[in-house]
Amino acid sequence: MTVKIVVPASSANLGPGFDSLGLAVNRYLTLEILAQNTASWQVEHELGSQVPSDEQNLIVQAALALDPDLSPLHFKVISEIPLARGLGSSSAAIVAGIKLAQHFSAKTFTDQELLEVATKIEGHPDNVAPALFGNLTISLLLNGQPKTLTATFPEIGLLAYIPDFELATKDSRSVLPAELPYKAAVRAGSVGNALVAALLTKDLDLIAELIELDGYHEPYRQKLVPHLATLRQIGHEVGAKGTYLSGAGPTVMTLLAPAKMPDFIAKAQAKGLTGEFVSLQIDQLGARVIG
Ligand SMILES: Nc1ncnc2c1ncn2[C@@H]1O[C@H](COP(=O)(O)OP(=O)(O)OP(=O)(O)O)[C@@H](O)[C@H]1O
Ligand SMILES: N[C@@H](CCO)C(=O)O
Repeated sequence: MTVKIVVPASSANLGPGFDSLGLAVNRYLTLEILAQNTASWQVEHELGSQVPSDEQNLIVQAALALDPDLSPLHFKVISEIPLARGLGSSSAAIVAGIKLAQHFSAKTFTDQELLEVATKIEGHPDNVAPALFGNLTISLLLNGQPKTLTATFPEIGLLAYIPDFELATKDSRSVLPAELPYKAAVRAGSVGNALVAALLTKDLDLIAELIELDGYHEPYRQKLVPHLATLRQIGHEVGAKGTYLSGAGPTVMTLLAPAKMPDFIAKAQAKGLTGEFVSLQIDQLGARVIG
């Protein structure tokens, strides 16, 4: 039976959970093994010429980072996750490579080892953790060592607004300050702490308030994603439970009951927003091998 590896997209930050909180959502990167022990690494994909088709592909690089002794494989990649949109395309590729290596390696690896290698490549755990483990993840990076906890997310619809332009994470991170004033840092941290408590206690009204009070990154990125304020205002009008910048953007995620989505979308389109609206659900399994 053909071996397939399925990895969910991810939506990171959730506002004040910057570089820490992340959600796995139901759009997928699927890797299908076509041949083993080939003369060289071969990657078939339709992601454009900027994505390599040999051992330079990020999936292969991640696989070899976990097990440098892995024999070359020929595989196909089909991805529903747009690149440079804030839905964890690079993290899904990294996790796919690590799961590939885990499956074909003669060695065994713990989940923590998978998380460590993935985080080292990506630089932060908030996309790779949900891509690996599913659901809502709360992660931190201490002395280069990631730690993560997994929790279930409240029952609420997710509406992603995916603009038709790219925003690479490195560009989006380049506008962030090197440091924050002490009082601003304490405030931002307390908002983030309270948001985690609201998520774990499924307090949707408190989530709605806190998820929009980030002090770490959204105020500085706002100029790159002016549609964030527009969508946030529409969310207030229709009774959404919060709107936040998905990862480094430009995608914006709104917590919204599915019945309210058509009205939300109509209002957004009336404001001239021309991107794609996608209703998403939480992926509760994370990366998995099929077959
Ligand atoms: N599905 C993929 N397969 C192989 N390489 C990928 C894939 N997705 C991303 N990459 C590699 O990772 C690099 C960064 O990708 P991308 O810009 O999508 O990620 P990002 O901006 O870090 O995050 P996000 O996708 O969440 O916005 C790309 O230049 C590409 O080389
Ligand atoms: N926490 C990261 C997520 C990147 O997907 C950022 O906001 O830059």
